Amino acid sequence: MPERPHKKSRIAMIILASVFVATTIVVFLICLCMRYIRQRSTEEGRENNVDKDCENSLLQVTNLPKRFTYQDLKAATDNFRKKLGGGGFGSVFYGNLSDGTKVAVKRLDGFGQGRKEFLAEVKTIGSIHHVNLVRLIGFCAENSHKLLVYEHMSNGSLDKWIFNRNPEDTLEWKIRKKIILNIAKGLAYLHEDCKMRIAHLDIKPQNILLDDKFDAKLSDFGLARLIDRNQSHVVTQMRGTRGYMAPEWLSRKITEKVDVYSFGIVVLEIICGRKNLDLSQSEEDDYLLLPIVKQKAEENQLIDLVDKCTNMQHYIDEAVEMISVAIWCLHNDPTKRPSMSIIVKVLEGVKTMEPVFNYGFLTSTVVEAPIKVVMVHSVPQSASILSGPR
Ligand SMILES: Nc1ncnc2c1ncn2[C@@H]1O[C@H](COP(=O)(O)OP(=O)(O)OP(=O)(O)O)[C@@H](O)[C@H]1O
Repeated sequence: MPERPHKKSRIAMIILASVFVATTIVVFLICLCMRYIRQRSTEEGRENNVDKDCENSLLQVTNLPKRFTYQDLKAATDNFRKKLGGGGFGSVFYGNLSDGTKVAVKRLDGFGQGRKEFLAEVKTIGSIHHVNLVRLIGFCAENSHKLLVYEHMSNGSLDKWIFNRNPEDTLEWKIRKKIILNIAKGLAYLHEDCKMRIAHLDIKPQNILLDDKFDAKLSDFGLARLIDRNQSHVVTQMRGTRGYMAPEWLSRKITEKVDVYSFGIVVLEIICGRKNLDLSQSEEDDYLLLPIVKQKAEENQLIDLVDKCTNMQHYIDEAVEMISVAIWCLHNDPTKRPSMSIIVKVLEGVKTMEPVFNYGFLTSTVVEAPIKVVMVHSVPQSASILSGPR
């Protein structure tokens, strides 16, 4: 009998302890929820600020391309049904505008970082036009939705035609020559015919698009940088793609001549039918094209580099001459590289090439691209970039 009160107090103790534990758990869960909600609202606030900055920035630009609503582009792409490809900042979808124009719609997936590229793209190619630059038809900037609308290029990007191709898809010599001339003309326009010099900074086969007639146009201006005509160079954070970057990127002091270097690499890749930096090969197994080019140039055997497919072997002399043009563009010293307008004249046969006898300048160093590309005030607020010839 005396055990009874003792038992009661034990039960009370257990109840008290359970209530205490349950309360602690509830308080802990409430704290977690509050922290999550606070974090979400800070992130949303930051996102909204970035969106507002983006909107303000766009308002200051005159000459903007057409502005679409998100609904317009959802309808044009049939709810983003047919994906054409994807890059570092988003996915690209096929679409049809209400007037029947075929378009490629790039939808940015990233936040913050991608918005800077979005702005750079709208401000750079939104206000300039050239047959060898992919046309930015319009854009959409609606809250967090950021989309770019380009003319559709039915033959996709050049890399698919020069690397990993089927034998029946090899490009014939005339087309390769035309593509090289188109790229040169697009770059000459950017560098020399706009009010400000525009350096693209990411020339590579993935950023060269081909239309139904295999005319080439430069695309992807998200990393482009404007350089004043009286500036000798600009100091900028490293950006670009491994295998295409000029050696002066190491000093961060660059000019539009970094595009001339990348152009030289692309020409070599088009003629040789392989990547400069081929990571599928082992280091001993010639994973870099440049040292082979240097060796063949010194042995006077550039002929060995030409793509072995039959249609190229019929035009071997012209192909070897084109390799020499590429080598000229790859000079370690940017001031010794030709301008793109000179290259255009050489390719059109209006001017002869300066002979290059000593190939010691050819470097085989691969400049490492940054893991995350950073943009620093690449495009001024006003649309001074302006269109049209000087
Ligand atoms: N205007 C277009 N017409 C047809 N296809 C396109 C067009 N723009 C892009 N594409 C396709 O979408 C792919 C991805 O393009 P995107 O510019 O997003 O990425 P990328 O250049 O390959 O990569 P990154 O932007 O990271 O350098 C291209 O390789 C191409 O196949």
